[in-house]
Amino acid sequence: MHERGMLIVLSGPSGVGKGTVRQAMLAGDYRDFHYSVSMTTRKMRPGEVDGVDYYFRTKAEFENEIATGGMLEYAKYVDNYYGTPLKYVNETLDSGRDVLLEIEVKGAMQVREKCPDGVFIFLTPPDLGELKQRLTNRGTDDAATIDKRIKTAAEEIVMMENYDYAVVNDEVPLAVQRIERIIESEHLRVPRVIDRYKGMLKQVDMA
Ligand SMILES: Nc1nc2c(ncn2[C@@H]2O[C@H](COP(=O)(O)OP(=O)(O)O)[C@@H](O)[C@H]2O)c(=O)[nH]1
Ligand SMILES: Nc1ncnc2c1ncn2[C@@H]1O[C@H](COP(=O)(O)OP(=O)(O)O)[C@@H](O)[C@H]1O
Repeated sequence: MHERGMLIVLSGPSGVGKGTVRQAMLAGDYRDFHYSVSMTTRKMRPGEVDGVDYYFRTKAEFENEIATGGMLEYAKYVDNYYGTPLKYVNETLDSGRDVLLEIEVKGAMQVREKCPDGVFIFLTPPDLGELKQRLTNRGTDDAATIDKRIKTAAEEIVMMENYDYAVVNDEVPLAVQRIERIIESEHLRVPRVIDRYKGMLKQVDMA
């Protein structure tokens, strides 16, 4: 018998660097987790691959997944649906492996309701000016969309109080290191490991 995997939820305002930090984590040495690919109705950006960056689906297809209970969580974010397919998450956790979700705040709160054992990490920008700069530099959104995202971000930062950890994304390697330390520490929490020790004591009883 193995312990169930740990659900790690990386969230925070748009443009803070969630995608960048997630990719750095996947490319780094500490890769003891599996990334859950999200589903979305937004348009594919140049260089993105269906099934790798997202499962790109039509609105009708996405709504069908919702109706048939296929989503762990979903949110409408700036005119598009984004969500986490339930099956992959469940199967991976059941097999004893950790799962990483990279999702926005409303979705993270739905996961918090359904999976209170998860580890909820809020990625913060050093400040809102820097956030706007990053969205502008990324060059994927027009000015009106950037303004919408900044307004949403201000509302999202208030949600930090519902998380377990706040990690500032000043430098990507530092943010990655902080998150990896959190994951390592969470693995040592007594409720997570107590069964292993109970098993050990049972063996002593039998000796
Ligand atoms: N609730 C939810 N949000 C998601 C999911 N996947 C991605 N997001 C979030 O949706 C927002 C918009 O994503 P995207 O259009 O790719 O822009 P970017 O992440 O800012 O590059 C980001 O805050 C993502 O973290 C998901 O499965 N569920
Ligand atoms: N620590 C950082 N310092 C400077 N720029 C960053 C940092 N992290 C991310 N960025 C840049 O900010 C922009 C938004 O990052 P992205 O990962 O797309 O954010 P999110 O997924 O949270 O929306 C990108 O252009 C990215 O290269």
